[in-house]
Amino acid sequence: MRLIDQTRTMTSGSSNFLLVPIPEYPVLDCVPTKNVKIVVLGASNVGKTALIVRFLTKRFIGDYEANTGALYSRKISLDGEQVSLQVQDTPCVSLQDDAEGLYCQEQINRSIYWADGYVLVFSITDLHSYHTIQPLYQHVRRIHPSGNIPIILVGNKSDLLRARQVPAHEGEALAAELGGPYFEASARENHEGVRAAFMHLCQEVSRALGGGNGEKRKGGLHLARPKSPNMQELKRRFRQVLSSKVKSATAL
Ligand SMILES: Nc1nc2c(ncn2[C@@H]2O[C@H](COP(=O)(O)OP(=O)(O)OP(=O)(O)O)[C@@H](O)[C@H]2O)c(=O)[nH]1
Repeated sequence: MRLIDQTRTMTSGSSNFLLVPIPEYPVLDCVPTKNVKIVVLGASNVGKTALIVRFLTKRFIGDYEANTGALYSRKISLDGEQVSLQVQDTPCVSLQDDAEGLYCQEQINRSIYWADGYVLVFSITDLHSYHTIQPLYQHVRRIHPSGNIPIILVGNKSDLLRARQVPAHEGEALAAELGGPYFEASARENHEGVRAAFMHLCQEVSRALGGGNGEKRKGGLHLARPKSPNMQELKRRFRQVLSSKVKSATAL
């Protein structure tokens, strides 16, 4: 779902699903050279938006509009390095009638291609959402047939223990099969758990990118941020020059 108040997001609605991130840091500040791009995928109503919002704002809002896909952008620190993080929310995926294939909108495919890391989400209260994870992972694999795919599996809504339909050990077993860690989380009740899950993936992606940038790896679009003059510095220097001129004029 899409967050209603999106002062810091960009939405699609057009073919430009993936857009340039809104800078959340002063342009004059040091500009990170590494882009960590992650996409959050899963069935309907599992809490994809809630998890992203919880991670980025520490808040649980609870009411969201139907998701059309929003791109969130932040600067974060990883291993002491400033990194540009982009998180793509997505509309839900669903299983086809034969329960093997997946209904997946084209914009989701583009997000999967674009991303370097994957948050696969199901709800522990919804067995059906758990069953979409394996085909979803296969789908990601088809788009990225070679190499290591950094993923995490998140069983959300862990606060609803009485409504649990997926035992924790099944989440763990599935995650082990997919080659990533399993996190049980509650976007509603626990920021720390959500943060730990996302940060783990960010670290993985950052390490996989090494010193380079994911855009280069896939030969994609990389838009360099225009260099702006540092106005404070220019003003300081101007004042310096001015005062030295005044001094030399009074000395004459
Ligand atoms: N109890 C509980 N409710 C949650 C949690 N996370 C999300 N919800 C609720 O679940 C509903 C769906 O959350 P969303 O974040 O919109 O889910 P989504 O996966 O983005 O939904 P789609 O846009 O349909 O794909 C909302 O009513 C949320 O308030 C959670 O951890 N615990």
